[in-house]
Amino acid sequence: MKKLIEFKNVTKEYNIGEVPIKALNGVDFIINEGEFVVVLGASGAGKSTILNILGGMDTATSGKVTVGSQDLTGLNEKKLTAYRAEKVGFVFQFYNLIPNLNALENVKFAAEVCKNHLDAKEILTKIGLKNRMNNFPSQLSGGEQQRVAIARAVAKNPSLLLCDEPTGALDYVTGKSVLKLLQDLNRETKTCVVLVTHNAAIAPMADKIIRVKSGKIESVTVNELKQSVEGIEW
Ligand SMILES: Nc1ncnc2c1ncn2[C@@H]1O[C@H](COP(=O)(O)OP(=O)(O)OP(=O)(O)O)[C@@H](O)[C@H]1O
Repeated sequence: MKKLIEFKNVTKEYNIGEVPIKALNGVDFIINEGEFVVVLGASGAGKSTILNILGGMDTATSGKVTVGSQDLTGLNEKKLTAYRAEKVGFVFQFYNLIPNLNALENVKFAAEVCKNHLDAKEILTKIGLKNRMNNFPSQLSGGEQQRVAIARAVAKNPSLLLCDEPTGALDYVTGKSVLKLLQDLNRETKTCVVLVTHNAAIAPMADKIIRVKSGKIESVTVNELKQSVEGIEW
């Protein structure tokens, strides 16, 4: 399998107050093209920091981060912004939709700045929101809003889909359907998905599980017996 992402001895320090906080302390891992990766760890372990660096929203203090042929640690602010806009789709716990745009406009607004974007209507239809395209976020349930947020991320046709606790605000059944959607999209489009969560029970749905503890990698496990989300209970 071809390598897509590499973290090499990555550190991240925050200098707030007297004592610097080492959010990441010598992190190494590799993610291959098309993989569905779950990043697990307790609160404060460094999961979001990894995701933010990978998405070009933050930069490493030292070490090297490569995505495809791009060395993110060498990019200036302008190039990092272009990387973030073109290559990365983001899904957060809170959907961050624009309240005065309907579902279709939310997806179009984000996607149409990207060169190789997909058709917003097609994606929303595929995601099961054909009849809700003209609804505003306030008229949609949490699960539907998260689907719009996923459509918005996917419509950019990104190389990488980054999800930070995407089911954190959803009930069990809705959360599970959102995970199924992400798993199906990964299977069908082969887009690499990196999903951060503290719910260790969903590890069996991943190709690879990266466990983070106190800013370090505790383990990287390749899951040979990947399961469909429907078959996992927690
Ligand atoms: N902007 C910041 N300034 C200072 N410290 C920060 C900042 N962002 C994160 N940290 C610290 O870095 C460490 C790692 O934080 P991070 O958000 O990556 O953890 P996490 O594993 O995602 O936690 P959670 O599951 O609670 O979201 C924590 O100690 C956190 O307090």
